[in-house]
Amino acid sequence: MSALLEVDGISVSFDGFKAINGLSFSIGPAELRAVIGPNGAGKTTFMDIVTGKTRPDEGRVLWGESSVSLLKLNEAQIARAGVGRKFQRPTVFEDQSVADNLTMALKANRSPFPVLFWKPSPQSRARVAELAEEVGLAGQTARKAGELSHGQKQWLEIGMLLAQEPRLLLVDEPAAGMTLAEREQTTTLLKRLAETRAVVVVEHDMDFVRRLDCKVTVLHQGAVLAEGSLDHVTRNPDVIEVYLGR
Ligand SMILES: Nc1ncnc2c1ncn2[C@@H]1O[C@H](COP(=O)(O)OP(=O)(O)OP(=O)(O)O)[C@@H](O)[C@H]1O
Repeated sequence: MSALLEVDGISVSFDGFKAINGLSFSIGPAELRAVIGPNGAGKTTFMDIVTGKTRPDEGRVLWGESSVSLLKLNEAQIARAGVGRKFQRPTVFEDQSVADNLTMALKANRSPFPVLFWKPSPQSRARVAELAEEVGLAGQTARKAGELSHGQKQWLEIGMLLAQEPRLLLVDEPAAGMTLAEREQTTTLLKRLAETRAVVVVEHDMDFVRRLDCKVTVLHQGAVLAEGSLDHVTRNPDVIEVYLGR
């Protein structure tokens, strides 16, 4: 299986400090991956590099079947190429309904010119219903987003990202602030999404990572320290040292 995203030997320094140090990482087109690591390990900077927010000083970031260099694209082009990013705090439009939020996300998927003349069509309404169903909000479409629980807002935002039909979804700490039931539903959702696309989840919560039941990449000091199942990496003496050794 060839990789969808291949990060090869990237490094980036901030004021002489190497936040990412020769990092290599790859993910397949339909794969769920958890990225863990202590504070300052470089997890956010890694996502910033993949999405074009931060440029590495060296290394390559290759995308898709024809290995396009993402380093040649700007943030908007990378998003259009199929990379979606879910930040930790949901940024939905609180005064708009769930359906309107999803409709706006569908609209944003179009080029600027048609958007001027865009009216919700039966097809787009059907797609909105489909997206709401996909993220477990089928019964909530008429509610204002501001009335949703924290977990539901996170799912709505995932639905809005899905409107862009990403091939890779980067998800930052989805479990934070969720109830146990919401976490369980989020695990199910992320696993299902990863059946047809790549999903990278950055997460501190080990119980949540265990439930994801996927390959784990441990970052430390801007590089990969260990990779494999959660049981495999948590038995690794270097990982134990990093998490517990100080
Ligand atoms: N723009 C910046 N300028 C200076 N230093 C930065 C910048 N961005 C990140 N860093 C530093 O780079 C290192 C890696 O940070 P990063 O936020 O990627 O880590 P992280 O693994 O996401 O941490 P956390 O789990 O706390 O979110 C940290 O030491 C951080 O202080």
